[in-house]
Amino acid sequence: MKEKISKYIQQLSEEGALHFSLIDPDKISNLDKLDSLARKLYEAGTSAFLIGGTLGVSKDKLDNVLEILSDIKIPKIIFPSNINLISEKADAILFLSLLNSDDIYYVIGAQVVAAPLIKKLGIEVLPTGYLIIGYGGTAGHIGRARIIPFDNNDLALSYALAAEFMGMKFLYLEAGSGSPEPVKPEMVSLIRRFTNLTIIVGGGIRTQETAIKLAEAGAHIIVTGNIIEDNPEKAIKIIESIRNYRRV
Ligand SMILES: CC(C)=CCC/C(C)=C/CC/C(C)=C/CC/C(C)=C/COP(=O)(O)OP(=O)(O)O
Ligand SMILES: O=P(O)(O)OC[C@@H](O)CO
Ligand SMILES: [Mg+2]
Repeated sequence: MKEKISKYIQQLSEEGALHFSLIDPDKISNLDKLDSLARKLYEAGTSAFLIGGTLGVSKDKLDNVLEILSDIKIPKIIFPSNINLISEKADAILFLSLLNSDDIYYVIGAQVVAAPLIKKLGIEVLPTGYLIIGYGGTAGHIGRARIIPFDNNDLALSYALAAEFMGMKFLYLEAGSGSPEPVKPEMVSLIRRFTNLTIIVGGGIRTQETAIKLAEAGAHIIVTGNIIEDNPEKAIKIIESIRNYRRV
């Protein structure tokens, strides 16, 4: 399978942290406004769209969103909560394994069911270890995560090393959507120091200061979801601050 999106991320990451915009097809209050909102995020400097959600997302809703975003010239990447969220309209899929789940379905079951269809459709896969940290939110609950405490950096690093040894290329540190606090920069910097994984951080990032601290700690990709829906102007400020940070 071609590695277009993976190379795009790798190349851009060499100049510093990137921002990805998470669009939840079930949370978009007004689909007519999605195109103009998405264009604003793109113009502010977001580098890709992640499309997904845990509750209430159907393939139809996913396809609708992918269709609306199709003209915007950055990658559209599926962020799947389950096997129904696979679409040939996407440029790539985060091929997640929820490493700290107690439920084997989220570690390897869903992946086995999804793999043949992904292969058939020719969607690029981004092999990703998914770790739920601190709070967990809906994804942590549904994914039956044995949550890694916010301060247990050694435990998170051990998972990260295991992910790397198993050949994964990306590590998503997920505090949980709407988390009262984000993953701590110290956890990110430790994993950055001891692995070559591309580190994605998300959950509870609501300010420019938080985003910049995570970028400084070595996060490759910073994801914001809720803030885009709750306060788009603030989301744009966060995106611009990451873009400016990349330029210095
Ligand atoms: C590889 C394939 C096809 C599937 C893997 C499926 C796995 C392992 C999922 C992990 C567990 C899980 C439930 C992940 C959810 C990831 C996600 C889309 C998070 C964002 O959604 P939320 O913001 O939590 O959802 P709500 O807004 O619906 O609460
Ligand atoms: O919605 P927020 O809190 O920005 O979280 C984003 C993402 O990491 C959730 O999977
Ligand atoms: Mg959400």
